[in-house]
Amino acid sequence: MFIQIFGTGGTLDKLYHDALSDYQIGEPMAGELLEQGRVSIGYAVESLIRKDSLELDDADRQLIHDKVAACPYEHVLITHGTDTMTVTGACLEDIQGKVIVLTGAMQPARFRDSDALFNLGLAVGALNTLGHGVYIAMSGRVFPADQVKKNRLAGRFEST
Ligand SMILES: NC(=O)C[C@H](N)C(=O)O
Repeated sequence: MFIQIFGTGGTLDKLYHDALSDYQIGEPMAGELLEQGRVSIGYAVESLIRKDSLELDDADRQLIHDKVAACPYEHVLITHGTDTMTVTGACLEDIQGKVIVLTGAMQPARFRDSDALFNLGLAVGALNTLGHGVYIAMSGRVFPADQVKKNRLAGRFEST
């Protein structure tokens, strides 16, 4: 098994600058997290976009779609902002023959109490076990991408 990871930004990759609580989206953290998790799976990380997912537009989603569709690997992990993860998931539903898992984090991976490492582990577990399709791995659960919504108030993902 080999996992192609595409970084698209979101809070998982955010870097905060103290004084103004201003942020930038840094390089994808996924590789560092997988090293921390001591995985024995081969993987490659490619940064496609570095945006908060609220700022992703149709062209960004087309790029994500085309990169996933053209990827030679069966297993694809997308790190993505949580606010519009389901919108991007819906754009990928037509891609056949792949296990595609999207995950992200409510807190930046660079924060000590971040959920990023846990969520990434969940996503890798999902990639190991699921059949072809598009999934969202968040809140300790793996959802078909078209059967989940973010509950912003509660800060978690729930079945629709
Ligand atoms: N936790 C997050 O990732 C929220 C962020 N606004 C995003 O969707 O990119």
